[in-house]
Amino acid sequence: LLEMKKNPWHSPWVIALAVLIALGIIALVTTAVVQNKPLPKKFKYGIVLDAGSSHTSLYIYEWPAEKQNDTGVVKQLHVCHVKGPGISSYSTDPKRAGASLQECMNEAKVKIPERRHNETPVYLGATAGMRLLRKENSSASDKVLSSVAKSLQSYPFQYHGARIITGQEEGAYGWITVNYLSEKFKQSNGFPSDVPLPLSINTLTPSTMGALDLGGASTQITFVPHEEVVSKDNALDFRLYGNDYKVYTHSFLCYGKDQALKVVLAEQLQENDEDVLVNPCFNKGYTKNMSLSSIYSSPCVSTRRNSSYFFHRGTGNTTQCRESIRKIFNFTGCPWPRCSFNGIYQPQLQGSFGAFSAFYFVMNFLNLTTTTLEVAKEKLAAYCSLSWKDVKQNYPKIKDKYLEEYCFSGTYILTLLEEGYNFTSENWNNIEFIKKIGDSDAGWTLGYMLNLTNLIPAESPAVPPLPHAGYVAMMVLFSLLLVVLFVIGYKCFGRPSCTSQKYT
Ligand SMILES: Nc1nc2c(ncn2[C@@H]2O[C@H](COP(=O)(O)OP(=O)(O)OP(=O)(O)O)[C@@H](O)[C@H]2O)c(=O)[nH]1
Ligand SMILES: [Ca+2]
Repeated sequence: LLEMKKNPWHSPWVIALAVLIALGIIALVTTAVVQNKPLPKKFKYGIVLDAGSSHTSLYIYEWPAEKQNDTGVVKQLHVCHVKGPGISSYSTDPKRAGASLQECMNEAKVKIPERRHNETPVYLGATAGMRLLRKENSSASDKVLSSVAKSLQSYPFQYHGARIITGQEEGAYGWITVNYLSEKFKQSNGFPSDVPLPLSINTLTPSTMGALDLGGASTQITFVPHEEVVSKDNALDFRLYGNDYKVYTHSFLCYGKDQALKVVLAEQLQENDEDVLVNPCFNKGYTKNMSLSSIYSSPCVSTRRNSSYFFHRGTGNTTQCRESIRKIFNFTGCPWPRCSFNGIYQPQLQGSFGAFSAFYFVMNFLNLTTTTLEVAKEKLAAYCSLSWKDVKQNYPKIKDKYLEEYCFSGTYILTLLEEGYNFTSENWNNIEFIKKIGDSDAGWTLGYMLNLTNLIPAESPAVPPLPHAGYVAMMVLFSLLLVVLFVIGYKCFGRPSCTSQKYT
C-alpha cells in the first residue's frame, strides 16, 4: 500500500526518461557549439604591381576566404619596392623592365604559402609614365609591357595581365581603396537596398572620402559631389554594398610633381636668355649643372632650346616660385558651370579628402600635415628661405634628389590644391594627408584588385540575424531554461504547495 502511495514520478522509468532528456539537451548544445565553431581560417592572396612613372612597387594582399565579401577584410600583407626607376625608363632596353621585377617577385614566392601560389592572381597596372611613353612611342611601350608580362608569367602565380590603366581608373580605384580601408562603404543610407532612389541620390548616399593622388607624372582628384556630374568624361557610377555612388574623377597628365617641375623649368628657361637658370623654387646657394635633354625629352614639354647644358641656381623665394608655377596652369576659359584649371570641369568640393603619395611625402617632410592653410604658407616660405647649406646640415640623412626639391614641391602642392582644385582656408582642414590606413598603403592598387577579383559586391551581403557568439549563447540559455523548467516540474509534480490553486 505504501508503495502505491509513492510519487509516480519517482519510478525508475521516469528518472531514466529525465536523464535521457537532459543528455539530449546537452548533446543538442554541444552539437550547436561544435557545428558553429569557426573553421580554421583559410587565407587567400593577391598580388598587384604598381608600375608608376618614378618606380614600381609590388603589393601582396591577404584576406580570409570565408569573409571575402565583408568590407575592410582585405589587408596589405607586404610591399616590395623594385630597385631602379619606373618601367617606362627602360624604353630603349625593354628586357631590363621585366628583369627589374625579379627580386620582388621572388620575395612574393616566399611570403605567400606555396600551396596557394597557383590560385594567387597577379596583376600589373602601369600609370602615367607608360601613358606618356605610349603617346610618344607606342611600339616602345608595347615592348616594355611584353617584357614585364613575360617576366610575370614565369612565376607560379595566376597571371592576370599587365596593362596601362586609364587616368579615370587610377582615380576611381584610389577612391575605392581609401573608402574601403576606412570602412565608409559599411554605412547604410537608411533606405532598404531594393527601394529605387531619386535620380540625384548623392545627398542620400552615406558620406565617403575623396581621394587626392599626386604621382610623378600625373595627379588625380576623385570625390562624390552633391551636384550632378555634368561632364560624362568625369562621371563614374558605382553600386557597392547596396548603395549607389555618382563619383567625379579627373586625372591631369603632366601634373605629377616630376613632370610639373620639368614644365616649370622649361618655362623659366624660355624667359632666360643666358644658360643660367635662376630659380626661386630652389634654396639659395643650391647649384647644379643640368642637361637640357633631361627636360626636353619629356613629352610634357613643348618648348626647345639649342644649347645642351644649363647652370641651375636657387634663390629660395616662395612668392616668386608660386608666380612661376602658376604659369603652367590655365585658369581662363571654362566651358562648364565650374572648372579646376585648363578648362576641366570640376564640381564644388564636397566632404573630407585623403591626400596620399607625393602629397603625403612632401607635406609630411615640411611638417604641414596638420596646420591651417595660412600657417602652411608661412612655414613653407620659411623653409624656402633657408640656405641650401643649412638644409643639407639640418637633414643629413635625406637623399639630395628629394631634399633639393621640397621648396618647389611644397609650393607646387599649395598652388595645385588652392588655385587648381579650389581648396580654401575654410575647407583646408578637410584634407587629411595620409600614407596608410591601418596597415595598408593608400593608392589605387587595392581598389584595382578588389574590383578585378569581385571582392566588392554590388549588394549588401546577407548577414545571419545573430552573430556566432550570440547564437551559441541563445542556444545555451534556452536549453538551460528547459532543464530548469523540467527539474521544477519534476520536484513539484503532485505537491499542492507548488500550485496556487486552493482546494476546498
Ligand atoms: N620625398 C619623397 N618623395 C618620394 C618618396 N617616394 C617617392 N617619392 C617621389 O614622389 C613622387 C610621387 O611618387 P609616386 O607616388 O610613387 O609616383 P609614381 O607612382 O611613380 O608616378 P605616377 O605614375 O604619376 O603615379 C615622385 O616624384 C617620387 O620620386 C619618398 O619617400 N620621399
Ligand atoms: Ca602612382
